[in-house]
Amino acid sequence: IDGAPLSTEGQIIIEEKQSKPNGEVNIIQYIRGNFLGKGGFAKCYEFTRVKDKIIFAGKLIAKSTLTKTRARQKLLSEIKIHRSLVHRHIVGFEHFFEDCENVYILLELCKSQSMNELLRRRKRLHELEVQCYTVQMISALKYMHAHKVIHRDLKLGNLFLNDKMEVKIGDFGLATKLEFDGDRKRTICGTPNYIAPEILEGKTGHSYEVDIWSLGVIIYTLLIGKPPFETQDVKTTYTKIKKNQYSFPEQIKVSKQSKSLVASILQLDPAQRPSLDEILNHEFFRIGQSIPKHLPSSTLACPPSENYIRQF
Ligand SMILES: CC[C@@H]1C(=O)N(C)c2cnc(-c3ccc[nH]3)nc2N1C1CCCC1
Repeated sequence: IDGAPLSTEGQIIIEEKQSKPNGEVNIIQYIRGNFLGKGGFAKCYEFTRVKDKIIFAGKLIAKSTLTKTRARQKLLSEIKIHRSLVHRHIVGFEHFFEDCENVYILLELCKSQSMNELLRRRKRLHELEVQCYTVQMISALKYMHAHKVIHRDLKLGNLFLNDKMEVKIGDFGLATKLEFDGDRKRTICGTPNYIAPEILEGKTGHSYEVDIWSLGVIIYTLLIGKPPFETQDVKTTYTKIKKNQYSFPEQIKVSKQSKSLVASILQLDPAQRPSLDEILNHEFFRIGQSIPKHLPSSTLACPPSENYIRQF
């Protein structure tokens, strides 16, 4: 029966029907594999393209959830923005298509999942690892901002890691593209984590600086193990953000360079925050950069801290 999921040996086959200009129909088959989890409105699975066995991370969004125009516009905006970005530290956007029931988005598979899972396992990361991941994130943010795109929802769960432990920024569901230089956005939907104070104030609009703020929150979270303004309820968290109330716990040893970097970024006034280039020039990125006697020949982009000789 047309439209019913095909299955051979119990595998679910998803078919994409591409109609070509000459009227022919091109059929591309995918095998729907392991369930990866839920992401917003999407159910996520491994998708293996039958013809070349390449495996993607697929988001499957039921069209029935897209009746409200807002959800529809959000999805179209996510696709339009994400597919326009190609960068080593941005999740690869492979393809999207639809059938009678669903919309499918095929993305780069990131086998080591996200920074959420990494931090859950490791509790907190060593400064040298945070240095390494931050340089990768800044490289992606410079590219995004140069293309007038603001992500607006940078959080650990949107920082994916491939098998070489390279960071890939994903989930452009709350991203926006500025129309012209100086353009400012006023509305934001959804409940983005690590939200910048100017978005909460909602007075003067917001721009690229909201991503810089989120980067500061991410750096603090990776070093300490939990976000700086986290409380048990959202309203208290928002109050702490607006009052810039955060501190470094005594029991966790963090260098003065780390504290100074976070403090320079987490400024209430967006104009006071450093640019991405100014962040890269901070002394934090010079810790432990003396040439070690030897480093393991691991293929990881950011080798775990125990691989480094203690830099005393
Ligand atoms: C497809 C949605 C989202 C995502 O955007 N990417 C890029 C991704 C890549 N690999 C993975 C992945 C590979 C192996 C496990 N997860 N997961 C991704 N996710 C997860 C799926 C469930 C919640 C967010």
